[in-house]
Amino acid sequence: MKGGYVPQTDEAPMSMEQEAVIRRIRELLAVRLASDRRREEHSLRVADTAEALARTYGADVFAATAAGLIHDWDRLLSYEELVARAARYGVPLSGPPLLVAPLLHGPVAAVELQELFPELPDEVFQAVARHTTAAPDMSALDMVVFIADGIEPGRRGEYADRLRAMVGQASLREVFFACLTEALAFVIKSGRYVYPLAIESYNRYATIFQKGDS
Ligand SMILES: Nc1ncnc2c1ncn2[C@@H]1O[C@H](COP(=O)(O)OP(=O)(O)O)[C@@H](O)[C@H]1O
Repeated sequence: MKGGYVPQTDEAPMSMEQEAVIRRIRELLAVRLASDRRREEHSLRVADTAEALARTYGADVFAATAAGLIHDWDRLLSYEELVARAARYGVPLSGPPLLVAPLLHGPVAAVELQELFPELPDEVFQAVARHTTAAPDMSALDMVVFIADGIEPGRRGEYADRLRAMVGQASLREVFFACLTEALAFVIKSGRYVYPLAIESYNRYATIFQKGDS
């Protein structure tokens, strides 16, 4: 799909009810992340970026904004706490507990947020779970949130500029694959354990793009 992508810009605006839900989430987020203002600001920027991506690529703007706001809901929990909660919820660890712990805040929050925000659709919780691990079958919303986390304006560096420049020029899957590739390259270069689901996801999309079937 290289070269021929035409961005969509006619997504319906949010309803008044949806805007009220977003306001409530923002208020609760400020309390949840009160001890780390930078993390709260990052979440607000991810929500704005996800909203813009949803408009560009025709995903659900409300779901994208909500998922962006809450994606790091459990980011401030200790690794020990994340591992304990993952075990309690039946979230698979897929590796040595303390090595996979940095990724667990996505899947663990996805379980807890369902109770906190029953008014949100399930697809939002899936996107929260997958923003750290990715998945071989990413939905448009999953990709929007994953990309937004990687390219929000607070992310600095040549790679972030290059990924931002792809938006609207390349397909959503191409931008997602580029973000995943950058993230995994960084993890590998720093000698860290790579989460198996992320590798599986990479191979799935590499297979698609190598075949030229984007
Ligand atoms: N060990 C890992 N295995 C696979 N992917 C990882 C790993 N660590 C980080 N990532 C990916 O890289 C992205 C960025 O990671 P990082 O910069 O550590 O987190 P943050 O987004 O919280 O700043 C993560 O959201 C995840 O997609």
